[in-house]
Amino acid sequence: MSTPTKQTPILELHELKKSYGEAKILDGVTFDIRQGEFVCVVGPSGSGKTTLLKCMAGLLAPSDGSVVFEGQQVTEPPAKMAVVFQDYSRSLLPWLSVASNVELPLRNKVSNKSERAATVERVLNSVGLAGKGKLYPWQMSGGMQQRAAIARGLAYQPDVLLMDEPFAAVDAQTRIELEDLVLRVRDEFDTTIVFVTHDIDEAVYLGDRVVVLSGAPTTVNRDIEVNLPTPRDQQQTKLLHEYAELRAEVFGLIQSAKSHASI
Ligand SMILES: Nc1ncnc2c1ncn2[C@@H]1O[C@H](COP(=O)(O)OP(=O)(O)OP(=O)(O)O)[C@@H](O)[C@H]1O
Repeated sequence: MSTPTKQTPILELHELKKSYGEAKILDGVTFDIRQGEFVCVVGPSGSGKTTLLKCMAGLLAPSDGSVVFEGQQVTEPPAKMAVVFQDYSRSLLPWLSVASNVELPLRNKVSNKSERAATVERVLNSVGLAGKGKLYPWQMSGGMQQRAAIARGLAYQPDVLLMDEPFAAVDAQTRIELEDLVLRVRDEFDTTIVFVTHDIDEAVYLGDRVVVLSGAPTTVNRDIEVNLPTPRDQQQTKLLHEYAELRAEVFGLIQSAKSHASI
């Protein structure tokens, strides 16, 4: 078997379609995600970004087309994929400490307790929650809870981390910190990330690529390579002329998609 390279698609969407009753939402979405890429997905409200992510995660069956992950068609949530949702308050179990929340998905996977504890400690350190494992979610700020949810996803050691508007519910300063955190953990864990957002600045700042969806019935409107220098920097990157151009391009595409959407 050949060794996967950075060019190997890890996730492939082929003509993905999804309708809810009569409402056609996804209407043939096709794109690949390569190993190690950070791909942001943007589109007008209601274009089916969450629907698309749920289909990728095996949480929702497409009406037609397919999702292929590491060469296998996705028909249920794959073990090597993790999902982080926007609503951290519902994704962590309030009766468990943060360390126990992070450890939970490992219980069936790693039988050795001290190995599990070491993984929990490592991921909590990586997301800036060193020493906070004994706290309960309700004793933490929103930003800290979302860090814990990210740590839980990482503890799984996923090959792909899917994130659905993960920072939409936190304040602007925390959002900036979490954006840089997610770039850092992507490098540290060498994880492929698919990041759904409605925020154009966030998509261009974070992404190696930005996939812009049309309005429903939805297809891929444009697939844009982001060749901004790395590591990204919240101030320097956003001052670049190329950043402003990309931002304007994505903004224009979304505005025009909004005006053509039929739903
Ligand atoms: N389970 C469902 N049953 C029926 N309709 C649904 C269901 N889930 C989503 N929809 C509809 O499908 C469309 C796409 O929803 P989805 O949440 O995927 O879009 P989105 O692009 O993520 O939206 P937003 O940007 O507002 O978060 C919307 O019109 C929504 O009302």
